This record gives sequence, structure tokens and C-alpha cells, in this order.
Amino acid sequence: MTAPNQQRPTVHIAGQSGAHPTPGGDFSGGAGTPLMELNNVSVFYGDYEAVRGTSLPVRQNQITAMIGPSGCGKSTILRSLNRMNDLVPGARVTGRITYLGQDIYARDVDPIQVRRNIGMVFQKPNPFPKSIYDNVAYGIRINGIKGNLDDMVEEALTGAALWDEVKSKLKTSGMALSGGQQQRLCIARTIAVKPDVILMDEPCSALDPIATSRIEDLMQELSSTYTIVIVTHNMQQAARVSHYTAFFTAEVDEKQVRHGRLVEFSETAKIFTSPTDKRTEDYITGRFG
Ligand SMILES: Nc1ncnc2c1ncn2[C@@H]1O[C@H](COP(=O)(O)OP(=O)(O)OP(=O)(O)O)[C@@H](O)[C@H]1O
Repeated sequence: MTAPNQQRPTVHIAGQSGAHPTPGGDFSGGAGTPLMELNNVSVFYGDYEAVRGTSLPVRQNQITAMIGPSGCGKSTILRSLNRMNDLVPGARVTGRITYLGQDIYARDVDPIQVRRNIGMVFQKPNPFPKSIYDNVAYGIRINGIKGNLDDMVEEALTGAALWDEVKSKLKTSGMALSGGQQQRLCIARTIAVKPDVILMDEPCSALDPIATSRIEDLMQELSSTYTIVIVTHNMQQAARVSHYTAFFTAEVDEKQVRHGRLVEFSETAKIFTSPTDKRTEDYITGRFG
């Protein structure tokens, strides 16, 4: 079956043109085309190596969850996937992260273009202090995307399962919506520019159970069009929504410094029923973390 987002024009992130190389890689843990790959990725804040040597695939039209105890570097790795760490003074990424076979940290790659292809939804809903309409239209306008703006706004709000609730009050401030609606507005704002990948950093942690359930349902719907990577503290959520799970932990080195490490990456069902590593088993059974 052809993935819907393969039918949309792909935006190049680098200056060079030409066909995208076919993503390859030999990762254990399931079939499917990796849209992105992390190869021996470490992230530093100044001299501090927050996460060490991470290698994993991000498979197309799948939901990949990153779980693990606090401080193991989940958000750090997530932010490295669309160069959000560039905005943190002193942050540095080593190793290789590719999107459609291109190194997203290569010198000729435009980070703005990376973030257009690989969008992000944050923990706390953060609508702009603008109308619902303008929140969604913002990215379309600044990216100069051609087409009927009203139609594109409606499409994005429909895609984020918010249209029916807001279609009669598009000029109302986005800040006036409920927390769950604000988060769906932020998702609409992200998908309005038609990214390939959506990164979600604990998108439900500020929401009540009903709003959480709506976002989880929405993620399932979105995964037919988009590739999703989610950081979550909530193991049940990872088990419910994701196809693949990466379990991270923090290890203390000989100098007593903690570094995040990827322990295990596999299909979610395997991680939660028959993990390979004892540390994963201890974590998912609640004996640790
Ligand atoms: N901007 C920063 N500057 C310096 N150190 C940072 C920065 N952001 C994170 N760190 C450190 O990097 C390590 C990993 O942090 P990170 O937030 O990625 O972990 P996490 O697994 O997402 O944690 P949590 O689940 O608590 O959100 C921690 O030791 C943290 O203190």
C-alpha cells in the first residue's frame, strides 16, 4: 500500500537536488522502511554528554515511543531529530541522523527546512496569542505555501479532529480553548505545513484523561499520513499507541556522571511482553524507575 504522505511532494532539506537515496540500514526490531535513522548519536550540553551512542530507525507511518526514567535523555534525543537543540547554547550532536538518507546536520542543510519536514508538538499546549484561524494559517503564510488559505486551515483543523468544535468561532483566540483543544490546535498548526514527521514531547502530560484519550485516538489516525515519534512518561500510553518502543536508561560512569543510553528498541508488543534486556523488564514491571 502506498503511504499517503508519499503522494505529497517531498521538500528537500539540503541545497543539493536529485533523487533521494533509498533509506537503508540493518536494524533489528521489525520490518518497514526507516524514514529517519540515528547512527551512534550522542548529544552534549557543553562538556556534559547527556546521551551516548544511540542507534535506531524511525519507521515510516509508524508511531515510535521513547520511554525511560527521568533524565535518561528522551527529550534530548527527540529534539535532536529536528535540530531543536541548535537553539540551546552549547548543545552539540555527534554521530549521524538522516532523514530520507540525508544527514540533517550536514553543512548545506537548512535547519528551518528540517523543522518544516519534521514538526514538533510540545508538552504544554502553546498556541500563539492569535485567533484559531491565524494560529493554523501562520506556518502556511510564513512558508509561502500556495493554495486557498481557508481550505488549508479547514483541512488542518479537520486533520487534528478540531474542526467541528471551532468552525463557528475561527476568529476567537486560540488561548480561549480548553487544554485538550489547545493541544489539538497545536497539532493542526504543525500539520498545516504538511510535515513528514511529527515529534511529540509528552503531548498529554498537561491534559485530563478524556483529552488524553482524544489525542491518543488522533495519533492513531495521523499515523496513516505521518510518521510520529513520541516521548512519554506513561508506559500504558506507549503500549496503547505505539508500534515501536525505545527504552532508555541513565548509566553512571566511573566518574559518577550520568549518561542516557538506549537499552532496547523493538516492536512495542515485544518490549512489553518479552523484553530482551533485564533493565527493560525491571522498568516495565515497575521494579525500577
Ligand atoms: N538545556 C540543557 N542544558 C544542560 N543540560 C540539559 C539541558 N537539557 C537537558 N539537560 C540534561 O540532559 C539530561 C537528559 O535530559 P532530558 O530532559 O533529555 O531527559 P528526559 O529523559 O527527557 O527527562 P524527563 O523524563 O525528566 O523529561 C539530564 O541530565 C538533563 O539535566
